[in-house]
Amino acid sequence: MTENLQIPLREKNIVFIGFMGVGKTTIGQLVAKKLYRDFVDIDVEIEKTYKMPIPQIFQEFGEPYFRQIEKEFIIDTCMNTRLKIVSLGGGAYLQKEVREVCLSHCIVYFLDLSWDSWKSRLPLIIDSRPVLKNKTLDEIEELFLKRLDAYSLHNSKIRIHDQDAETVADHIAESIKITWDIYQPQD
Ligand SMILES: Nc1ncnc2c1ncn2[C@@H]1O[C@H](COP(=O)(O)OP(=O)(O)O)[C@@H](O)[C@H]1O
Ligand SMILES: O=C(O)C1=C[C@@H](OP(=O)(O)O)[C@@H](O)[C@H](O)C1
Ligand SMILES: [Mg+2]
Repeated sequence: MTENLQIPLREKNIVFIGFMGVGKTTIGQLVAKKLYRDFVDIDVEIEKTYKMPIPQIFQEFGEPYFRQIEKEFIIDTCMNTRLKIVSLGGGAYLQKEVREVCLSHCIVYFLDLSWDSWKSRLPLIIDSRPVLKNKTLDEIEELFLKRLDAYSLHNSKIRIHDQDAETVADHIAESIKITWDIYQPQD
């Protein structure tokens, strides 16, 4: 899918990608507020449509089904909406069509957290991420490293050290505003 040059930069959705637990949902919400934009969390949209939490969707329909609906929701959002801040689920970007539609229609921000820092997030998410179920720490690290190839296809990367979510969101909002001013100055 080629770059969609018809969408003015300032109107492009901004999409957050990165491993589960890095803060896409939390930081996406904060950035949306700072930029006066609507926030869309793909997982939340799916849960609203299916009236059940993601782990239950995995349980009842299986992961392949979840991946298919996740892809459909993302393609629809990227193709048919503008001006939004969008947080994907951590596995969505592994699908080629998801990468293509995000890179051709949106600005893709990769939230990059080191494995060592990420381990402190594990207790916070272990009960709500079915992909982590029954995996050893080594297996999770393997998944973490394996997904970096897909995440490397982005427009911008934010390396998160140990800053709180608000600080990271401030940094991202400022960098987006600078990008807009450079590439599409307001008259
Ligand atoms: N910068 C941060 N510092 C510390 N905890 C964070 C930070 N960002 C998010 N969290 C916490 O990590 C957990 C996962 O955050 P979430 O936004 O759901 O990540 P994702 O959407 O990438 O899976 C939540 O408990 C959240 O409060
Ligand atoms: O990494 C993954 O495969 C997943 C990440 C989750 O979203 P978050 O990245 O917001 O936790 C959610 O989509 C589902 O549990 C699958
Ligand atoms: Mg999330």
